[in-house]
Amino acid sequence: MKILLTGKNGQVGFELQRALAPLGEVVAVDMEDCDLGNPEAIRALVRSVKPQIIVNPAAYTAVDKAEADQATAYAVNATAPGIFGEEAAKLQALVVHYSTDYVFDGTKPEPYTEDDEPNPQSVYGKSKRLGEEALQASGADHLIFRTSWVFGAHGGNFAKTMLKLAGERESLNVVADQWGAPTSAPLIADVTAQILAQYKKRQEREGFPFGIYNLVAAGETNWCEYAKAVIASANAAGKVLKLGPDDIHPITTAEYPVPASRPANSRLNTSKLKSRFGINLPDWQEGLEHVLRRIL
Ligand SMILES: NC(=O)C1=CN([C@@H]2O[C@H](COP(=O)(O)OP(=O)(O)OC[C@H]3O[C@@H](n4cnc5c(N)ncnc54)[C@H](OP(=O)(O)O)[C@@H]3O)[C@@H](O)[C@H]2O)C=CC1
Ligand SMILES: Cc1cn([C@H]2C[C@H](O)[C@@H](COP(=O)(O)OP(=O)(O)O[C@H]3O[C@@H](C)C(=O)[C@@H](O)[C@H]3O)O2)c(=O)[nH]c1=O
Ligand SMILES: [Mg+2]
Repeated sequence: MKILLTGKNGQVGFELQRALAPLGEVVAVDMEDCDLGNPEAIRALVRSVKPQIIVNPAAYTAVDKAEADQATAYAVNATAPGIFGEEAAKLQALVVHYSTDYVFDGTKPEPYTEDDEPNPQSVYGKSKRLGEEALQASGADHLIFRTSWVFGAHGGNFAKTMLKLAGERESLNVVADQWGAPTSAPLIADVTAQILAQYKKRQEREGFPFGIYNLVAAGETNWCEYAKAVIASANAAGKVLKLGPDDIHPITTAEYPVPASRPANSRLNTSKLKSRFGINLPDWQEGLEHVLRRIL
């Protein structure tokens, strides 16, 4: 089994290098090996590697920057997944791709299911939605995992931003009216590997439940409570910071103006993933403790 992995130095890509290794030969690439903004470079890469599986966690993930840098965001997030799909279809290869809670507008009162209609409100969200559609239209067998609020030891994320700011400031204001599930990169990588192990063992391709799946940790929180949890854990681990959890104050989205609009409800219902693949998803706090132990 030959696997082509993109974004090997990203949060999820880094963990996938470890998690996919037992499944077969992993050819891992980064931007220097192949710029995903260049469709011909993608085609050349896939044609030379000839993988049975393409795993594509690479993406343009700078949500606010994307509002001003639309062309790059659309090239990487919207066009590239379709090119991977076209090339995979020719090889009868599977494409595993990742998407986001930001494809939704966040107005639904309950957690979003895979059947809910996307309505992205940011350039990042729109580009990721177009990428889902391009892969779906490519004719390739595919799995799309929608996740949220990703954090890992390797790469940048909100938890690391909070630790950095807590070393510099005596108080912080963080939005408390956006709800979701922080999801660890190791969890995403491990679930991907478990599902690919099932794919490898499958008897007939017709029976495999390809398609789109929500993949997030169990539980829910808001950014402010999440920030408090990060700082409480850091304190418990003996890390010296300028502020404690009580110095993190809840604010509204309107009080924190940023270029890109974020959904108020980012919660994703994971029943489909659990029932189709028999997978258990731990609480977000479990992943946080594990990752913080590695960061601190
Ligand atoms: N981060 C999050 O909170 C969330 C992420 N997701 C999705 O999950 C997936 C994984 O995200 P995550 O691991 O956090 O992302 P990261 O931003 O950590 O990593 C993305 C990787 O993509 C690479 N990349 C960016 N542009 C290009 C390009 N033009 N050519 C080649 N490689 C490129 C980056 O390379 P370099 O480092 O050199 O820039 C980086 O290694 C993505 O699809 C993302 O949309 C979904 C929900 C939440
Ligand atoms: C740094 C900071 C952020 N915030 C707010 C801004 C925003 O509403 C929220 C999260 O901030 P960030 O900009 O770090 O998060 P953001 O980049 O929006 O994170 C998103 O990334 C993309 C890639 C995804 O796919 C999403 O699932 C989600 O993880 O916290 C504060 O309120 N105070 C602060 O000091
Ligand atoms: Mg960000």
